[in-house]
Amino acid sequence: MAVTTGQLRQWKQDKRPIITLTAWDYAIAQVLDEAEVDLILVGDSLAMSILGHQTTLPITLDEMIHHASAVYRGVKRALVVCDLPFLSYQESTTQAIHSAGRVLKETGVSAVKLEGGYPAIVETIAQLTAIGIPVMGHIGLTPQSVHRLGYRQQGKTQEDADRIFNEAIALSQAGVFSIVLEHIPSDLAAIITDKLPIPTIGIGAGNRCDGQVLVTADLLGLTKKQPPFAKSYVNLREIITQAVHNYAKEVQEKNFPQ
Ligand SMILES: Nc1nc(=O)c2c([nH]1)NC[C@@H]1CN(c3ccc(C(=O)N[C@@H](CCC(=O)O)C(=O)O)cc3)CN21
Ligand SMILES: CC(C)C(=O)C(=O)O
Ligand SMILES: [Mg+2]
Repeated sequence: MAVTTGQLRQWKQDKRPIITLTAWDYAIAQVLDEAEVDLILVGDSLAMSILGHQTTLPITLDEMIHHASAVYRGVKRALVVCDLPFLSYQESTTQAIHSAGRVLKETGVSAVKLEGGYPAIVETIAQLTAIGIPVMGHIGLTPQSVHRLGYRQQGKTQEDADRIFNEAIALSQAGVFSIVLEHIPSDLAAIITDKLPIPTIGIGAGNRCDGQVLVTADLLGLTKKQPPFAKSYVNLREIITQAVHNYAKEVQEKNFPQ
């Protein structure tokens, strides 16, 4: 059965953790979906982990659409969400509707994620949800603001924590179906999670969120540099290197093909 936003909300009530991972192409998406990942995010972090950029800022809406289309073709069960990239939605509500509309029309995915909880973005998100586009929020560390925030943990001072809490409430009222909480103190994430009727998905936000998300390239050990909160469950760099060496050896020794 396909996962819906309503299902995610039910899982929050049932205290059944929501398993989320990122994906960037058909093959990875198919594997994750068959492993019963609930929510698959076409994250703009692919700009860094897959395309080799220094930040997430350079990736374009056309590139995100290209990746999201491939991911969608690999998925049968999971809910698929696509990040709107830097400057494809911040200019105006009209721009956001146009970009989100293109993602839904051209890829098949069912929802978009926008970074930020400041008043203008809350207004834009309210407009998107009003016209029937499911939106996921993303607050705390928002990597598209790297030049202002760096990659430091957010919400450390009481003032900052209060602001993030209020952003979470505002986004929920604007109709988001879920919110990513990135790199904030565990206690703050727990307070937000308890207050909101919608599920929180944490990354570097402690274990009291309604679900967790990890960049799949980090989980697989494909990235050379990882955030302090990421975890690798396998070292694919090592495994791939070994396989390539085995292949090279057999070719050199004329043992492949037989
Ligand atoms: N592979 C990958 N995994 C991610 O989780 C991820 C990306 N890429 N790209 C987009 C953002 C960037 N993220 C990051 C990257 C680095 C830190 C990090 O190193 N933080 C340190 C130092 C911060 C500093 O002072 O610059 C920390 O201690 O918080 C955190 C989050 C999370 N996201
Ligand atoms: C880490 C998740 C939340 C993300 O936004 C991304 O991968 O781009
Ligand atoms: Mg992102």
